[in-house]
Amino acid sequence: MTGSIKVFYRVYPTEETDLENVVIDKQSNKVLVRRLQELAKNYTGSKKNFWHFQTDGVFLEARQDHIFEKIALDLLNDVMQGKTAVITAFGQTGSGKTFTVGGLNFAEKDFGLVPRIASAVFEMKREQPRNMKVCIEMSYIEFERSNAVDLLDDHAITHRKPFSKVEVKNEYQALKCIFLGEGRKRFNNAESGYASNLYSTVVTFYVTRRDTDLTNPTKVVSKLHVLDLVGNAYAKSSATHKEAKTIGQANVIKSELEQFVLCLTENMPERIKVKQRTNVLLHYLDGDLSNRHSLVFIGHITRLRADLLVTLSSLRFGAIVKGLKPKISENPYYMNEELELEYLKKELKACQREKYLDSVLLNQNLVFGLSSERIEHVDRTVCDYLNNHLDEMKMLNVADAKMVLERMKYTYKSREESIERLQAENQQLMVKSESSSLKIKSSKSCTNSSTSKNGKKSKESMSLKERRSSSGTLEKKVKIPASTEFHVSTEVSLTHKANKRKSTVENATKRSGRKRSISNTSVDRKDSRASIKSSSSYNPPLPDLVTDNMELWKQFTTSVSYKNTVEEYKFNEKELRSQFKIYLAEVDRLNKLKDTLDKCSRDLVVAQTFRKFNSKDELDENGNLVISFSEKSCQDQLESTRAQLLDQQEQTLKSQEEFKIFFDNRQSLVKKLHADFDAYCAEHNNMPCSNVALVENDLQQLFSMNADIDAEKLGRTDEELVTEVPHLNERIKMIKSLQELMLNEMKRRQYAKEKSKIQWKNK
Ligand SMILES: Nc1ncnc2c1ncn2[C@@H]1O[C@H](COP(=O)(O)OP(=O)(O)OP(=O)(O)O)[C@@H](O)[C@H]1O
Repeated sequence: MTGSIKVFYRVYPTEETDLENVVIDKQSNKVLVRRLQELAKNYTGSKKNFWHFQTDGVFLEARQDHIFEKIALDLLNDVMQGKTAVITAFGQTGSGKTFTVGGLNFAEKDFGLVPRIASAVFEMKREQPRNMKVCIEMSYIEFERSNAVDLLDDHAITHRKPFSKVEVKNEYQALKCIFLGEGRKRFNNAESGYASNLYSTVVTFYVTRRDTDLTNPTKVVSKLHVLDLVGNAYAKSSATHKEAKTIGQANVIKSELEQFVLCLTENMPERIKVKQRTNVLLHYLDGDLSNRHSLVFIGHITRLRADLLVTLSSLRFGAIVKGLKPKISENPYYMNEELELEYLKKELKACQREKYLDSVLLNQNLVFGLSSERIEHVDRTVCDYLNNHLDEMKMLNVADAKMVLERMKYTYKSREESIERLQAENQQLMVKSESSSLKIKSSKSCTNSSTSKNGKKSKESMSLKERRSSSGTLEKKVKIPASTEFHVSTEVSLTHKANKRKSTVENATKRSGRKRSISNTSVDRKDSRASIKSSSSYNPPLPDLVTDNMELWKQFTTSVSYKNTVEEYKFNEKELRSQFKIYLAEVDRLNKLKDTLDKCSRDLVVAQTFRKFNSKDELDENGNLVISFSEKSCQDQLESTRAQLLDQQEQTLKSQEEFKIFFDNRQSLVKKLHADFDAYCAEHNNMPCSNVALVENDLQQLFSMNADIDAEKLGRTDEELVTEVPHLNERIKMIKSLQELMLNEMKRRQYAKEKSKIQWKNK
């Protein structure tokens, strides 16, 4: 139906039998109308000639659901995909336009297009892909020739613009809007027994689709207008439900619409603009009533002889519309600014978090907050290590790495300094001895001494170098650039860490009851170094490669290796988060203990000061100072807090280490995905062109999606779920209550109108 223009006709059911003047050819979708001249009293000819009108379908005694399926269903599907459409019911007064569009006075099976659309739109919304957020809004406006009345606004202020839009979250809310609006419409209290509309009305469904896929943050707004044009007729026809004045106005509107369509047919943009300015309905529809969109016209005709002239007029209007050539329209895509903003906010948050994690992991305060005893202990360990008394792996706790490296540097430097000092002294001695010996000899001995000096130096250096090489690549470790500082700390006690990681991951796997291959999750040291290299030498793809990448990325995400890694990543992320929480709790406890320690020290000082000021120092038999009870208890308290603090420090370092293991694991999994994707690109594109953003965005999205699912499961806060429309009996009750609402609204309006009339008369 996209970009199409269709004209259908619905024939009013009648019991009369004299119907040969309007013939319906269902096979060829034609309506034939007898030439009026031949029906004149003075016509003497015997021939029966007919006007032929080609249509896109004629509904004769058709059911409401059939009309909805034939006309609105495909159109609505298009609207949900971002296309705009207009359905217009036109025809003479009393021919069934409001019945086709609304039918709200009847049982649900006889509901017309609008309530059916309201139900279907939410069904379609539910079927949308997860990344597509769809928002439905509605408006219901009544149009006089130069004014508009907002029927969803209780005060119904007459104005031109802006027209209010009401967001509807479910079918019930949408139906409520429709019934309320219907109750507020102005109608003629015709004796014929039905409410004949005085003005044209338009129900508009606004569909806003926001793609929450961060790689494609677009927003599309489409509209579906359903117009119920005021019934036109000639005053002398059988349609006598309205006053001549109202009928006259209706005819003017119909002829304006006709002229507008003619302007569209002849493509006269200036005239189109003028028409839109002078007619508020056309102004409201703006560019939507144009051949760029899907337009469906439903003409309502009768077959009665008395209505023949109006029927002919309606058919002619349809013929004009059919002359309008459809244009294919592009979907108007806008950048989803809200989503973009949300995305940037997320990015910012992620950066802040990363920064925070960095600072936590480097943990300057914790390391430098260590006691002097601990620093001494570390120094001793470093000396033992440098003297080959201690194995590297046993030497230290991973978390102390930075501290140890600092101390190591310091010790190393001081040793080198002392060596240099010794060498300088040696040199001085040599110079002295040289000056006392023969010149020739001295030059020789000088050479020898320098050789021996160099020899000594090299020996010294060698011994250090040997030690270094025998106990690990210290030099390398110290020289690792600042950007990989975090990895430096993790590399020092590698085997220990790898073992620990294995066991932690194993434990974690056992805890969650999931089987997982540990070899995959444990990070190989070499791999991790290699991946650091590869990530540092990573060049982002050129912009024109991104489209290719996107395609490849889509294919890649369905591959087995990707899915396995993502599963692993998810699991690791879960563990990482819980471990991070634990770590934060430990840090919190540590800080509290530090505060307590400070407090204990202050208490002790106060107790000691108090003793000193209030009594002279007393000594016991052994000559020891007798301290007060409060002082004693403060001291005990201080000691025990100190012990607790030390334990807590250990505990915090342990949890930090565990957290780092999962953190490392995450990095390596992301790198693994990059590498896999690189390989995939190389295989399918003959060149490695991985897009880091694709990998990261995808993982990020994975987690935001999970969060949504969780929220749904836990909270079920979505209004749509809460106010879901009930079924069967409940549904009948709901419809009845809505119909009551509509009738009450009608009565209320009628009463207000009568009252204002009386007031005006009394004035
Ligand atoms: N196809 C139909 N089947 C049964 N009843 C119908 C049908 N079409 C119209 N009617 C009935 O005819 C009456 C007039 O219909 P409706 O109000 O829809 O006409 P209308 O074209 O909207 O008139 P107006 O322009 O005066 O508002 C209503 O009582 C309606 O229920």
